[in-house]
Amino acid sequence: MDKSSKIYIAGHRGMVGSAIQRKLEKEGFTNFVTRSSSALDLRDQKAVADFFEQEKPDYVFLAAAKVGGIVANNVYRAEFLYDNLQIQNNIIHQSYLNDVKKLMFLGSSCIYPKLAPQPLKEDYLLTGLLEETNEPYAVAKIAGIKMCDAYRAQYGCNYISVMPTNLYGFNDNYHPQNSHVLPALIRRFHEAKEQEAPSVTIWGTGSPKREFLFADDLAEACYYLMENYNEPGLVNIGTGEDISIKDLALLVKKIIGYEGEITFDVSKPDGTPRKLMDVTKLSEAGWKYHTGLEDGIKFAYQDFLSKEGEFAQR
Ligand SMILES: NC(=O)C1=CN([C@@H]2O[C@H](COP(=O)(O)OP(=O)(O)OC[C@H]3O[C@@H](n4cnc5c(N)ncnc54)[C@H](OP(=O)(O)O)[C@@H]3O)[C@@H](O)[C@H]2O)C=CC1
Ligand SMILES: C[C@H]1O[C@H](OP(=O)(O)OP(=O)(O)OC[C@H]2O[C@@H](n3cnc4c(=O)[nH]c(N)nc43)[C@H](O)[C@@H]2O)[C@@H](O)[C@@H](O)C1=O
Repeated sequence: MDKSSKIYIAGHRGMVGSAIQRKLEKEGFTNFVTRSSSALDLRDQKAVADFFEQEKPDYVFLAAAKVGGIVANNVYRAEFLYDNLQIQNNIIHQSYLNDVKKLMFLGSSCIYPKLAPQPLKEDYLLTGLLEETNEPYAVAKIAGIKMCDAYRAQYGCNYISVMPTNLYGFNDNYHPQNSHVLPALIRRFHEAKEQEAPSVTIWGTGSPKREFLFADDLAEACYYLMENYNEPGLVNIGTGEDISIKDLALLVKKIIGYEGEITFDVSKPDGTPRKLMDVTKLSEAGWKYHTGLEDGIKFAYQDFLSKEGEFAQR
C-alpha cells in the first residue's frame, strides 16, 4: 500500500476497525474511506454497490460484522448468519467489481471444529462438527474464507483471510449479556467493587480455556499481513498461549482490586472446551504479539473507566 492509497475500513467504529485505523494513521496513511452502519447498512446490496462505485477504494479491511459473546451468538442465531453473510458477500463482490487491489477478510477462531486437536492448525478447517452456540456465525465466517479463495481462483483477486483469536481492548462492547468474557468480567468485577457486593458470578464451569489478544496487537498483525502476505486459505492470529476462564476471572479480580468471592452459573454454556491457536504460520510470516495479558487488561480497564458514564446508560 502507498501512503496515499485509498483505504476502506469497514467497521471503523468497532474495536478492531478503530485499532486498524489507529495503526494505519501511525504508519502515515491518511486517505481513509469510512461509513458508520447508520450511514451505510452493509447488508443492503444496492447501497454497497453505489458506495463502491462512488468511492473506488484501493484496499479494503473487512472488519464490519455482527459480533458478540457466547450467549449473543446463541440467541441471535438468525442475525449472526444473515447479517454476516450479507455484509461480507456485498463487500467482497463489490471489491471485485470495482478493482480493489487487495482485501483482508477477518474471520474468527470459532471456524474450527468444537473438538479439534489443540493447538488449532489452519488445516483443521472443515474437519469436524462446529460448536453449537456459535454455529451460525462460524458458518458465515467459513463462507467468507471460501468467497475470498473462490474470487482468487476464478478472478485472480488478492483477497486474504485472517482468523483472530478472542480479542479485547479499546472500544470493546461492555454489554452485560451480549459481550465477550473479558469485557463482561471487567464490568462485573468493577461494579461489584463499587457496590461492595459479596460475590461475582461468572458463566459456566470456569474450566474452558481461551486465548486472548489485545486488539492493537491484532491491528499490527493485520497491517503486517496486508503488506507481506498474499496466499489463499487462512492465517491464524493469536499469541499461542491460553488461560482457563477461572484463572482469567482471578486475574481480572486482582487487577480491579475486588475482594469478594467468585461463584459459577453452570446454567450458562461453556462453549468450546479449548481454542488455542497454532501460530506457526504467522511466526513464519514474521510477526509476534507483544502486549501481555495482564498489561492488556490494565489498558482495557483504563479505557472502560474513561467511558464508564456511557456504559451506565446501557
Ligand atoms: N471481538 C472479538 O473477540 C473477535 C472479533 N473478530 C472479528 O473482528 C471483526 C471486528 O470485530 P469487533 O471490532 O470486535 O466488533 P465490533 O462490534 O466492535 O465492531 C463491528 C463493526 O461492524 C459494524 N457493523 C455491524 N453491522 C453493520 C451493518 N449492518 N452495516 C454496517 N456496519 C456494520 C459496526 O458499525 P457501527 O459501529 O457504525 O454500528 C461496528 O463498528 C469481526 O469480523 C469479528 O468477527 C474475530 C475474532 C474475535
Ligand atoms: C470470539 C468468540 O467469542 C464467542 O465464543 P467464546 O470464545 O465462547 O466467547 P465468550 O467470550 O463469550 O466466552 C468465553 C468463555 O467465557 C465464559 N464466561 C464466563 N463468564 C462470562 C461472561 O460474563 N460473559 C461471557 N460472554 N462469557 C463468559 C463463557 O461461558 C465461555 O466459556 C463466540 O461468539 C465466537 O463466535 C467467537 O468468535
